[in-house]
Amino acid sequence: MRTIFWDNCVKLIDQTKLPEKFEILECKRVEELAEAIKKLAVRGAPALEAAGAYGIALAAHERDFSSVDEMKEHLKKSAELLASTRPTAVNLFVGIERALNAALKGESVEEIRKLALKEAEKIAEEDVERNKLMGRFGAKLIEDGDTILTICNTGRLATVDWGTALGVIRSAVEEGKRVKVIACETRPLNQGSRLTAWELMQDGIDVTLIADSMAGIVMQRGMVDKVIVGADRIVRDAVFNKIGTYTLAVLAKEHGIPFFVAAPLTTFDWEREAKDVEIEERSKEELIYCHITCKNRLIAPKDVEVFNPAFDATPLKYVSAIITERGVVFPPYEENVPKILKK
Ligand SMILES: CSC[C@H]1O[C@H](OP(=O)(O)O)[C@H](O)[C@@H]1O
Repeated sequence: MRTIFWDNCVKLIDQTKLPEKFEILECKRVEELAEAIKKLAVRGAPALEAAGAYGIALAAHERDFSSVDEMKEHLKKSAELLASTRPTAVNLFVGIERALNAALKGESVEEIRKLALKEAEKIAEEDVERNKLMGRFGAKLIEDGDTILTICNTGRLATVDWGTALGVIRSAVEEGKRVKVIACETRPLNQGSRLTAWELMQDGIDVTLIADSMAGIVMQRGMVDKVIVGADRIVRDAVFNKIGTYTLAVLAKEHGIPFFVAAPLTTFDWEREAKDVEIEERSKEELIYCHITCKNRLIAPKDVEVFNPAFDATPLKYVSAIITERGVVFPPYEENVPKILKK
């Protein structure tokens, strides 16, 4: 079930809807795709990598051009628009840049169109392959009978297919291991309750939904064997991931529970440190309503001040291992990450 694909326009599963009401959103113009990224109709760092690349292909196909120069100028402006949508997931910028650089090598309108689309489709294919590799490497860390705590959605709906952290869980189950999942609902947009719980139930994987505030008690009661999360950007001193991840990491450390991150190599931004990264802040409406889609159900005073960061930074000292498509990286990360990036 690909979350994003090309059909003479960019088509994507609109994740702002509940799964039973999923619709395919057709983006015929880059502005429409940019809006879809901003409102998380398409979301998840690896899916954003593909979305950024398909956005360049869309820019190349969405209109006629009087010259190659005019077309290349349009692609560069489209790349800026796509890059302005969400600041934290580095994968978005990787996808945009890769497709743009491929397209700019073209010498005719038709060739530029072909190069842009070919690179976007290559990125999408690579994502599926790397998620399966990550799954196999990560499954080795999971024991038969484990209960794994997750946050947000890191499955098929956050990638082109299969998933990263959920992909590791799927692979372990495929190997015959009995695995249960405790999924944090992931306020305020509920990627955990709306998407992860649904994905796992579709796969017949045992899942229990909890409120984010319950992560402490399930660890305290010994109900959690491991925590596996995704990532939006991994820098020299921290992992950026959905808000609430840092809380889970500190709790896991306190309870001696392994805390794993599953992410493709394109999530690494090893030249930077946490202080260099912008954490996306989102709208007040996401918190003052019971859910952004229920603007008739106020759960806070309309004029209340709101702080709504979409991600947080977990220092690497809390991370037991990082699962990638080239293998599992253990500390010391300053020594071992460059080795796996260079491989
Ligand atoms: C494999 S998805 C990675 C990452 O992206 C999600 O964020 P969002 O739903 O805001 O796009 C979440 O942080 C996942 O862990």
